[in-house]
Amino acid sequence: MAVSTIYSTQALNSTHFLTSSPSSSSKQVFFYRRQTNRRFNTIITCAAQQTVVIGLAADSGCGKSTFMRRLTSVFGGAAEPPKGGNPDSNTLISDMTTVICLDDYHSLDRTGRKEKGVTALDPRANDFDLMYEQVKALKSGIAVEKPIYNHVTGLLDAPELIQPPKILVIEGLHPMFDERVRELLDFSIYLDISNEVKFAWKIQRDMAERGHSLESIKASIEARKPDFDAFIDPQKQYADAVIEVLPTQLIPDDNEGKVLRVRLIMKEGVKYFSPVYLFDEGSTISWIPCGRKLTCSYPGIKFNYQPDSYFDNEVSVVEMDGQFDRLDELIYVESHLSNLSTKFYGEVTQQMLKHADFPGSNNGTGLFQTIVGLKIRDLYEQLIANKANAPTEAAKA
Ligand SMILES: Nc1ncnc2c1ncn2[C@@H]1O[C@H](COP(=O)(O)OP(=O)(O)OP(=O)(O)O)[C@@H](O)[C@H]1O
Ligand SMILES: O=C(CO)[C@H](O)[C@H](O)COP(=O)(O)O
Repeated sequence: MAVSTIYSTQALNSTHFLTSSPSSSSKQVFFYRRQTNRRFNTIITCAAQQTVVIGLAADSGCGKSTFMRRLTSVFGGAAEPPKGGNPDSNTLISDMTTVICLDDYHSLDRTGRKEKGVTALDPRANDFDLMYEQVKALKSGIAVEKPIYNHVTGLLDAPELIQPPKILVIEGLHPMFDERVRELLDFSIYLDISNEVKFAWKIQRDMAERGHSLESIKASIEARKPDFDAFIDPQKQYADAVIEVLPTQLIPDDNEGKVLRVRLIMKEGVKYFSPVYLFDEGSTISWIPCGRKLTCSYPGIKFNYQPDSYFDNEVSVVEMDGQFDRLDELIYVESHLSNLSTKFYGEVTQQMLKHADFPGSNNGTGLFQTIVGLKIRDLYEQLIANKANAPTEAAKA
């Protein structure tokens, strides 16, 4: 597309500036990196919709991709990388959703980070100004050309065009780190995986699938820990929902990390989001569902539900410790949970059975990820309905 005359130049901040040109059918906006004057991205179209933006934060290897697959499945349709684009693109597009990986906003490539002695978790290795401008543009229905961080080569590749979707998910290390980006989120989730469990998952994946040694996995976790503690973990205080994954309490001194205690922490008072509850809203409940209606082998299953506080916020917490033997019997548990935002009886069980092969399908990680997916669908539908019903300024006048 031809670039029209620069219409206005506006200073964004110390590192970027922005120019735009008006046109009746489309709007073009360019971001430039100040140091290099390199035109970084071109915003080409202006759609008439508003995009709902969801943030998903977690450390690497903590189940973001698995969660994304569960979420996009709730909306239907398969999620695929942009057609005909960079084969190493990190983006996944389905009919309703576009998932972008915030690794694409690394401002330093692998060599650059090594030279400067910073990790990818360090804010200095990431371009939050560009992240903010692009998420803001997409939220207001404007396409962007987003950079790509190539995990295969460790380099920053040529950008890819991202059209504004109905639902934009920004997943990665820092969706809630920058206050401006945080303000753009309609809903946010943090996957809080305890060190013991993270270690077990990393070993399983990086040793089995990527050929890393136990020592190198340990060293990589240790090297990232200070930056994880400083920059990633504090984001959980801002999340509307946190899925906390801990070792089981059902097996004394368990060190296998196979049986998990998973807590779904849901903030109260979030617009369009009503927390799930067990039996009786606002009560404190402890429930062992094992028996005639739910088959449980050792060490069994235990649920807890209670109101609580989390970083000074009022929350509701549903907890599941243990694992399911038979997923088809999950309907028994589902029928005792309320406010699930399902469209029909048994939808949670159906979703779980559909993806029985995904990691965590037999425990609280899969169950709570599925439930959060359904809550996000509900939030999206309420937001859109509310927008459609809102009288326009012109109509009010
Ligand atoms: N709920 C779970 N239960 C057991 N293992 C899990 C679970 N979720 C993820 N894992 C393990 O962790 C690995 C990483 O999961 P996933 O690819 O979803 O994480 P990620 O956060 O997207 O990782 P990355 O950022 O490194 O791409 C999986 O291969 C799997 O071994
Ligand atoms: O924390 C990470 C998020 O995925 C990665 O380590 C980071 O993006 C750097 O990637 P790579 O290790 O491929 O250079």
